Amino acid sequence: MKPILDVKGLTRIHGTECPSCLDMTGPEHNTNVCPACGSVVAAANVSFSLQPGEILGIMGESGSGKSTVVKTLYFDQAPSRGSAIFRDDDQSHELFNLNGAEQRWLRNHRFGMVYQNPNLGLNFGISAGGNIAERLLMNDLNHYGDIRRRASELLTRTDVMVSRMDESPKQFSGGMQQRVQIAKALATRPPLLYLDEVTTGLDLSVQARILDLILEIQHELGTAMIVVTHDLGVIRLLASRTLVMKYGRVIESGLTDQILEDPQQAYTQQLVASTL
Ligand SMILES: Nc1ncnc2c1ncn2[C@@H]1O[C@H](COP(=O)(O)OP(=O)(O)OP(=O)(O)O)[C@@H](O)[C@H]1O
Repeated sequence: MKPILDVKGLTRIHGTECPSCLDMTGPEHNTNVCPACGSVVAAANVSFSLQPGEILGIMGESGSGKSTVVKTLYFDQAPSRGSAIFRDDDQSHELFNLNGAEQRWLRNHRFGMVYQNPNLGLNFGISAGGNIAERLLMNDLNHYGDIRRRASELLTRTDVMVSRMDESPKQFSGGMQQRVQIAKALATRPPLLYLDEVTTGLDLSVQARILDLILEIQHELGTAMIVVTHDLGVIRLLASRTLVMKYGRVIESGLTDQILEDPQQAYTQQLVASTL
């Protein structure tokens, strides 16, 4: 089976960029800030592939570049360079060569994103059902009754009480807001979902329910996912393969079980040891 996503050499540098940026940053220099020009190397030469239906984890401490990877793939940020091929049915899209309209189409129809901060993924000015309806309307579902039925189905699927669908998600708990974000992201049945620290800051029991929901969705819908987290427990539960990032670089990658049982890099060994 061909990967649904092939990322090669993804690099994102904030600042003017100079010839030293890549040589003088990274784990061996203990910084992602270029000492010559002050640019921030958020991600450098990140490469990986993702199979249809697979969950790939991206792990690393704060500032290591995890979010940068998914933000560029979801078109929240432009990369400085690199390529990303998204295979959808029989079509291949080179994500970083698309024009704005093509990017918006993929974002609205074929990708889903769940952010750590529900403010970024939800419109608090409208109801929970309205948030889902927005996405359904983009997918040419425009009959009021059909939209309401589908929104109810999605909220039921994600364990949000349908009786609250006309309330603003602002009034919901953090866990409920995340579940509405997931319902919204799933509205278009996207083959690829990005999850950026979706359980960070939630109570452990709430986290566990959301992680279970994510696994159920993967099993039922066969959705491929990239899960960004600093939490090894999340990686252990969800991801079959994992990338470990530090100072914008991928320092270790492979099967999650192998990485957790026999980490090769000192940094990963420390991360694993700290959670034992
Ligand atoms: N707009 C920006 N301008 C300058 N630097 C930025 C900008 N956005 C991100 N960065 C820097 O890029 C680096 C990578 O950020 P990124 O958000 O990808 O890290 P992360 O691993 O996801 O961390 P966190 O979990 O804290 O979000 C960080 O050093 C961050 O400060």
